[in-house]
Amino acid sequence: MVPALRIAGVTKRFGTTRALAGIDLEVAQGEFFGLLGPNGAGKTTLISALAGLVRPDSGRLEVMGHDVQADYRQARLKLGVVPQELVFDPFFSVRQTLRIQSGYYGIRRNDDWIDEILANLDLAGKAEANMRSLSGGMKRRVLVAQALVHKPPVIVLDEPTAGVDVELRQGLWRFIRRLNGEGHSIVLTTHYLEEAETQCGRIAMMKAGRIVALDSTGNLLRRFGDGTTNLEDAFMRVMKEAA
Ligand SMILES: Nc1ncnc2c1ncn2[C@@H]1O[C@H](COP(=O)(O)OP(=O)(O)OP(=O)(O)O)[C@@H](O)[C@H]1O
Repeated sequence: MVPALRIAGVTKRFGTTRALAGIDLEVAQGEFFGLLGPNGAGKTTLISALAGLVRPDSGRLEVMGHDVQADYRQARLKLGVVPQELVFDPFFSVRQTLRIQSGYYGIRRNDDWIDEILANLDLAGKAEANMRSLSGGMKRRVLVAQALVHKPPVIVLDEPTAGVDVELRQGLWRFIRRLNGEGHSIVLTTHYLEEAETQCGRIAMMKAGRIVALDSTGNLLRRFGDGTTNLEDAFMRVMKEAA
């Protein structure tokens, strides 16, 4: 079985900043994988490279066996990215936004799936609402919906719960776990480490463009803890030791 993601020797500089300093990583199909790191560690750059939005200086990235540069269309079809930044066209309704997004992937009649996504993200009542009338948390959920319109086998969530209230966060996790249970591979970045601890089976910790720890969540807790440690403590220790 091809891995969901294969990343080999990826480097990227922005001027004098080394955003990615040689990343090697494989994520298997069906994994719920966490990508953690402090601000500026390179997580978003890596995700952008996977989505073909940032061209690496060297190395290869594949999504479900498709090279993100040589086989861009197939790689892009296999990937759904929930971006960190809230960017929308304010003139469209939620449903129009999702139809337009479906159109980008060549999918025409997608309303059954759109309705299912909206129901699961507790947005059904907002389907006809204008994007600019939504709260920040609702907009973030529309970003999640946008990433799912083409049922991608690999879903990357870049801080999906920032600004989302507790109840909806739980609903969001239920839906993401369901998708994971149905075989979708999930890659999550978050600064809420208790979320990563609960959701992720395996975790990579990044610092200054490098992976400084990579293991199952249980092993990371055992390796860096005394039995009472949580992921936040383990993370702090990894970061200190990698200094
Ligand atoms: N377009 C860009 N131009 C110049 N520098 C950039 C650009 N994008 C990212 N960087 C730099 O690359 C480094 C990695 O940034 P990146 O956004 O990937 O980090 P991150 O781990 O996603 O951080 P955060 O947790 O804050 O989202 C940072 O030093 C950042 O300033």
